Amino acid sequence: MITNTNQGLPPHLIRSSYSHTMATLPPIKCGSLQDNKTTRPPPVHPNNRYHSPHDFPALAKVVPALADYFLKAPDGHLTLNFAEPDAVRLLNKALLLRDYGLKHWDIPAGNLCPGVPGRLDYIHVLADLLDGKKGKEIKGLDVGTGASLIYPILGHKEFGWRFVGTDVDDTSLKVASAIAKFNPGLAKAISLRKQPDRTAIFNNVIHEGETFDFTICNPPFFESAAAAAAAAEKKWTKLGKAPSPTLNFGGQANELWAPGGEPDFLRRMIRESVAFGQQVGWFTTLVSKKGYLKIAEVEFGKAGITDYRVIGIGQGGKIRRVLAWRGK
Ligand SMILES: C[S@@+](CC[C@H](N)C(=O)[O-])C[C@H]1O[C@@H](n2cnc3c(N)ncnc32)[C@H](O)[C@@H]1O
Repeated sequence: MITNTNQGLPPHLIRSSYSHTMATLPPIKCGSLQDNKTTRPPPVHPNNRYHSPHDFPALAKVVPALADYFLKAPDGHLTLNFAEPDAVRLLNKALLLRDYGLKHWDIPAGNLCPGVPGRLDYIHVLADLLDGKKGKEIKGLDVGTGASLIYPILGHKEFGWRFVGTDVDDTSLKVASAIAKFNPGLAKAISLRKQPDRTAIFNNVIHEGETFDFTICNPPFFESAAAAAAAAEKKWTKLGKAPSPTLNFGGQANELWAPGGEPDFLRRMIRESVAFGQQVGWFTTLVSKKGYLKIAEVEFGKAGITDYRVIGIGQGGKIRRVLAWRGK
């Protein structure tokens, strides 16, 4: 039913145009945010193009440096040394160049490196929420787009969506902007906005009267820069690498923290979403821990938000959760 609250919205944002059914991926549970083992999601979204193991020699033809990280698995098959962050960065680069036709993509060594297949699952979950709608009239807001610009790239290349990407980090915005600039088509479809306040999510970056079909977010999870730096350092030390400016601990640590960590980020996002309920179709975010769903449920209760759901992503044998809700 089209209600008065839809007045003034562009047709594609009118509430009644959204389906409540999940086309391909079962929600973990709607209406109550407890994980339910009986609706365990499939390991990869059915529409994800990366179902088969990667052909590493073919990818090394695109990015030759990838061959430096080839490993023979105990059963003799060729794999990649995934423990090396640089191997993952080069693999992503090869996938983005070969499969998405990018001319240029790179991020500083040591910066948060997105796994393309996993990030793509979230994009397909969004496509399900939007009933598979494609094209430039669909517009998303990527909160914390990072240096990699990964969600806008995948969303635009897979579905032709337009994006506004936000970030608090100047270096990330600079790198993301260079990626967009060097790839024909991306700069037209993606614009970047600096979030000047680390404690704000939608305030400052959603303009008056502006509408988005969805928001997407892989939130920062540490509660302080020091905690993020310590975790990054531990990881690198485990790999036998000493801290060095080229490994850019600071860069990664800066990407991974928010005041109060992920729980407070989630609380702030839900609280702020109330004021933008008429400007955004679906608010969504990744939730790293099952326990955080309870936090969301409490916030939804306080805000009077009743239309929400959790959608499972089963990437890499681990359950991840996309939390999605709509304003009143
Ligand atoms: C976990 S990273 C995700 C980066 C990228 N989207 C990805 O999935 O690889 C979180 C990002 O959020 C940014 N960030 C932190 N607080 C933010 C805020 N209040 N608004 C926008 N971005 C923020 C960080 O700088 C970082 O780039």
